[in-house]
Amino acid sequence: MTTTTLLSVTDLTMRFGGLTAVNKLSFDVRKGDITAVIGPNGAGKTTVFNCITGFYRPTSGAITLTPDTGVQFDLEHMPGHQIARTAHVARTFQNIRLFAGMTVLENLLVAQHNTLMPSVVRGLLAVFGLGGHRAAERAALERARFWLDAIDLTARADDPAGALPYGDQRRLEIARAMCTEPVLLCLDEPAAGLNPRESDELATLLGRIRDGAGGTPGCSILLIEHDMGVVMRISDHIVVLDHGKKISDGTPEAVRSDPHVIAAYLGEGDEDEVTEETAEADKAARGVTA
Ligand SMILES: Nc1ncnc2c1ncn2[C@@H]1O[C@H](COP(=O)(O)OP(=O)(O)OP(=O)(O)O)[C@@H](O)[C@H]1O
Repeated sequence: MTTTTLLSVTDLTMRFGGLTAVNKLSFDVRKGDITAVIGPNGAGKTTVFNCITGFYRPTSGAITLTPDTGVQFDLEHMPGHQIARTAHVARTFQNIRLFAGMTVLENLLVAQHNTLMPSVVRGLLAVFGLGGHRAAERAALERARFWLDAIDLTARADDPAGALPYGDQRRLEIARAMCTEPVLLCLDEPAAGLNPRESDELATLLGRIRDGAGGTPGCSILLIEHDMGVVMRISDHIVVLDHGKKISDGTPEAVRSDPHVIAAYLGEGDEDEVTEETAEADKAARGVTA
């Protein structure tokens, strides 16, 4: 039986000593959607991500992944490496974690070591004319080249990843995650530090990933993002947290006009230092020209 819900978070609670970072949080991620988790600083967004991807073991609650394969995964009991490898949930981090000294192409091949490692065994078999090592290598290379093309970096395949402009590095990280063929892609602030043109390229890429670029199956996306221009433009569904609790959940239009959300963000505005530079960057990200 197939369901339209890919990920179901139910009554998720995460405590650090006396601090409740996430408090009985429930929400769903539908298949084929871009779902954004937003909220003021310290609202609990990264903690939710860390619970979903196995970096933290939740204090209580359930996190259930139901891909079309029919196998259901209870992520709250699984270690991070199994969530990535068996449940096919991929993630990126707030800070870039590429192998800066490796080439762009090598970064995409390294991501596929899970499929290539067993092929080392197959390589031994190949010596005796029995295995499919070369086929696995060829498939990995094809996948890497496909995602290189999708992020417009084919011409820079042999350059060190660390030499790329910041926005290209961000998209390379996403391409690297896509090389693992995830069913759910979790992105932690993918637009952070991007200029308006780079934010546009990111939004286009995420749309293509969701819809299934070039014959690939579409991939659901869960993202944390502070850039409201990007969030409102690309999200199908938004979950808003404040002080570890859900305060709103719905379409961008519904969330944008929700008084609880407006109040939460107005409260945060007092703490943020708004400089002329950040204001201009924010305006540009929102597409405000005057
Ligand atoms: N490992 C930890 N140990 C103790 N407290 C933590 C830990 N991780 C997060 N917290 C606390 O939990 C609360 C939620 O933090 P979290 O990083 O999840 O918020 P956030 O919404 O992602 O914030 P930001 O937008 O600033 O990244 C904060 O009060 C934070 O200090």
